[in-house]
Amino acid sequence: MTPYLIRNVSVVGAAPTDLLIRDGVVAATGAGLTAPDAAVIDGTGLVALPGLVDLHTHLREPGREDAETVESGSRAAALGGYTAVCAMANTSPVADTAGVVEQVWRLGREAGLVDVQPIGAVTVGLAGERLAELGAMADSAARVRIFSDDGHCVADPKLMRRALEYVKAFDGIIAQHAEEPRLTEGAQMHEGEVSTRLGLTGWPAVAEEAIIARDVLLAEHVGSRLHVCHVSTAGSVEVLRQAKARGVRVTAEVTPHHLLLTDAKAETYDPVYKVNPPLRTDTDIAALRAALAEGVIDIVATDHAPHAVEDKECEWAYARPGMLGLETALSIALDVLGPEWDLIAERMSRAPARIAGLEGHGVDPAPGVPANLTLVDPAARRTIEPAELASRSRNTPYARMTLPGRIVATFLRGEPTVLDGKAVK
Ligand SMILES: NC(=O)N[C@@H](CC(=O)O)C(=O)O
Repeated sequence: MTPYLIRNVSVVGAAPTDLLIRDGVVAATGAGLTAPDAAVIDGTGLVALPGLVDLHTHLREPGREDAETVESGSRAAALGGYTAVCAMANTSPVADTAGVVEQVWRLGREAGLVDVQPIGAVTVGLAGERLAELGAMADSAARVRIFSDDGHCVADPKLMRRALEYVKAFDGIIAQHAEEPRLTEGAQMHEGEVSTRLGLTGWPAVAEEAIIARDVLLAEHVGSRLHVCHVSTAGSVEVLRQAKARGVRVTAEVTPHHLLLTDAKAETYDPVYKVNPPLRTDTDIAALRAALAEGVIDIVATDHAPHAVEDKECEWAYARPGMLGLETALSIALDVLGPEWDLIAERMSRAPARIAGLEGHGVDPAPGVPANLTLVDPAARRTIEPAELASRSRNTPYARMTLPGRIVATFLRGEPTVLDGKAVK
């Protein structure tokens, strides 16, 4: 294993220092380190962050390997500065058994580019009718701790209660896709002025808020852990704020796109902007940004949702919802939050690693810690060219936009997965 000496790098925004990576760990930090056997990286102007951790990634394998594989998604993640991702369960077959979660986990290990932690489905086939084998998935080699029917809401309150009760035994989490299905029948975009003008059926904010309100009460009643996926409305933020103030064990995520893009994008009728939950309004964006800064929203999660061309480049009504996220998340965070490195490290690495219980991840580079880290050039700007993305899919909403920041290198347990901005394997 080649040792790496990163010279003159700012660790999470602190004064520049040298970082020596050897045998999978950060072996030393300090000024003027020497290591004749090490490969040297000039870190001048770069920021070292703990490797990013994504709590919400769709890898599409098994089933839709034309849209993404565990390997291609892992490569996209590494290029985005990630060292761990949690893979959502809405694959085909659904990850609702020990067999499927172990398959995804094993494929992640074989790709070896990021740690892939499978999320298990809450209900069999995501059908919302009976609980999946939560215990068997928890006891499997994949050691599943987060369960989600993402893409579908666990709408039945009794089933949601049972799921929260079940996972409490091993301190598991139910990650809810908060969408009251009766309120979003036929929905195509955010319900508001733009949907009225375009004549598209609306997805009202209350469909999200009503489920979050119900679920924080259920989580409180049961004393179990709830995580709310892709929070998108100002009203949801208020429900979460109150729940957290009461001490409910709830955490929440926001996606980069919900921090930046609004429903006005639907005016283009370009389905690349169709996503679940839908892009909302400037008022929602302002509330989500404030909540993220404050900690009412705990983390940024990508909801990386690759889709094949035929599922996206069609009429709006027929297009699948979802957008790519892994390769652009850090740039969007930098754009939205500015160079607030401690906040970025907290919301994109430490907190997601803590929530998911991923040992060795989300730890700032310091002597003795596993060398899971990424080097960012905050001064660089890059124009997003969909054809250049490592994902198998092309559905980025940032095509041809120039964004701040570039991932220069990523290390997974001391091995580079990205060097000079390029994937190593
Ligand atoms: N977030 C999305 O727009 N899409 C997700 C599932 C979903 O939440 O609908 C996907 O798997 O594509």
